[in-house]
Amino acid sequence: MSEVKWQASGLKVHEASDVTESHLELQADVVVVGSGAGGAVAAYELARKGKKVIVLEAGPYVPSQDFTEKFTNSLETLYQDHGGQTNSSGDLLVLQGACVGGSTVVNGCVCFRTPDFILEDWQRDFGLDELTRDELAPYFDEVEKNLSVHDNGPHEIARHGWLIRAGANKLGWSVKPLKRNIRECGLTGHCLSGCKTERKQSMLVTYLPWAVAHGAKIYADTRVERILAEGGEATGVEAVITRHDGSQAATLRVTAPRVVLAAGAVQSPILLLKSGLANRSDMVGRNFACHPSLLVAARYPEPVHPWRGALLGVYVDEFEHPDKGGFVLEDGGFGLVEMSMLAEPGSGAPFMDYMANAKYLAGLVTLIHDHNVGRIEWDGEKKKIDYQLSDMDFPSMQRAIKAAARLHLASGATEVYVPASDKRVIRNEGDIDREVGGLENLPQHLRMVSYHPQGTCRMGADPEQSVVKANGETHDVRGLYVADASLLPTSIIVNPQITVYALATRIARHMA
Ligand SMILES: Cc1cc2nc3c(=O)[nH]c(=O)nc-3n(C[C@H](O)[C@H](O)[C@H](O)COP(=O)(O)OP(=O)(O)OC[C@H]3O[C@@H](n4cnc5c(N)ncnc54)[C@H](O)[C@@H]3O)c2cc1C
Repeated sequence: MSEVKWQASGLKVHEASDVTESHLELQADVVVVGSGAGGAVAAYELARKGKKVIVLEAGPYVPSQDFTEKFTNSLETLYQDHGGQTNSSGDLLVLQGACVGGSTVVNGCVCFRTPDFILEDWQRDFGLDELTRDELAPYFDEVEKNLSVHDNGPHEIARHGWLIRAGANKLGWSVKPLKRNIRECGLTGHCLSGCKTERKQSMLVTYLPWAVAHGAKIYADTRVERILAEGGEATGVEAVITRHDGSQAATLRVTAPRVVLAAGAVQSPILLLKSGLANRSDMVGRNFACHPSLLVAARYPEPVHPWRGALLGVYVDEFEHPDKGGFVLEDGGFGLVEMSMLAEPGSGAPFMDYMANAKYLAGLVTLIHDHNVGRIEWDGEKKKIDYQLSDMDFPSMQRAIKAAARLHLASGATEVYVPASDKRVIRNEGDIDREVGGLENLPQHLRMVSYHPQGTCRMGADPEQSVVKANGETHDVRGLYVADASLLPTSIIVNPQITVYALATRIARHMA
């Protein structure tokens, strides 16, 4: 086998430290706001068609060789609000990347196409007749090829994955290897801290360098504050460039007849609200969904070493369709920091015992098909993520926890920890209904994380009920497009990056 040497490649990016003037004026055919999944793909697709593209990214440029593989450091440097972004009641951590490459730099590499039944809902309920399986298939094919998406091979399934697979087989539940966008995975399990060896095919090492090769310019440390429009047409953006010590380096204005908003499902609606644009429907910021997920950890009799091997190996899709439960379970590795943040084994002595026996733990991540009940608001100074798990969704959360507990027990676990604020440990089948059935849908009761905010600039045919048309252009402002996870009219149950890449490709092709 040939020896492959991996070396961090570097990217040409304008940073605050390069700025010498206090105000910059730039011109482009297209200005792209945000350099994550949607922004990077749109930038590349438009640049390769000869458009002059400028990408503005609020976060810093962190080259891969500076990734530390320490989750606490990564939260500080690569994540929105240094990893502290929560809903207003503080029981949902909303994780998003905030760096060049956006959330794709820190994501878990799991890849799913949008399920067919979700596309059918979108056609039926939102008039998105164009977004059929056949229409989207070529876009999915293309992004999957570009990003080396493949089924995990046996070596990419860590010990926790094999345990879970065996348990699912015992229960007769459908279990499959996850697909991931990674080349020759180093099996370090540090995906959420950024991939130091650039094997993860994030935007940082794929579409962004490809866009730059076609002439796109990327500005890091550059937060867009306002989108500009005149006479119903987009005309550009205003931004502020900020040094890493927090001081302002410069203001920036980009004049462009096309604006692609791809700042993610929290920031994109905030920018529209701040700019007073595209909100005739009053839908901007509404319909926030987020796949609130739980880490259900369990203790096994033999060491599992959940931090060893690839982060995510297999998943159970037995209950994916809403008629069967509306949730999926993904086997997930985790390090000590994630373990202490996401699971809830109690405090004091039980917590010390849990952490002291960390090598015996394995985790299951639950994802549910939540309703779009949340709202992003801007009060003139700060954002508010108004989201509570709804009573409509609580039963599917309970079903997901019960299934995770059953699966852990079938896989050989001796104790399953319910991530609730009162200590709940399941030791046998008989405990499941009592412990999970006894949960209440109260603020602060469950320790939830969202990796997948969505839905706040909803796509749809009806301008009274949606913000954006199926081609990505806002109903109200010509030349103003949205190309990120805020487009998704409903939550999609599964991890959304491939959906965002495919939609952004389609939108950019229509624009070009
Ligand atoms: C920890 C984690 C794990 C995940 N794991 C998976 C996974 O395994 N599989 C999967 O499919 N999905 C996963 N996701 C989700 C996936 O990465 C996102 O759904 C996807 O990246 C969303 O794309 P986006 O373009 O909407 O936003 P992002 O990729 O988040 O990009 C938005 C960018 O816009 C920038 N921005 C924000 N405001 C401004 C502004 N005002 N001006 C300029 N720039 C701005 C942000 O800094 C950010 O870089 C994960 C996410 C996280 C956080």
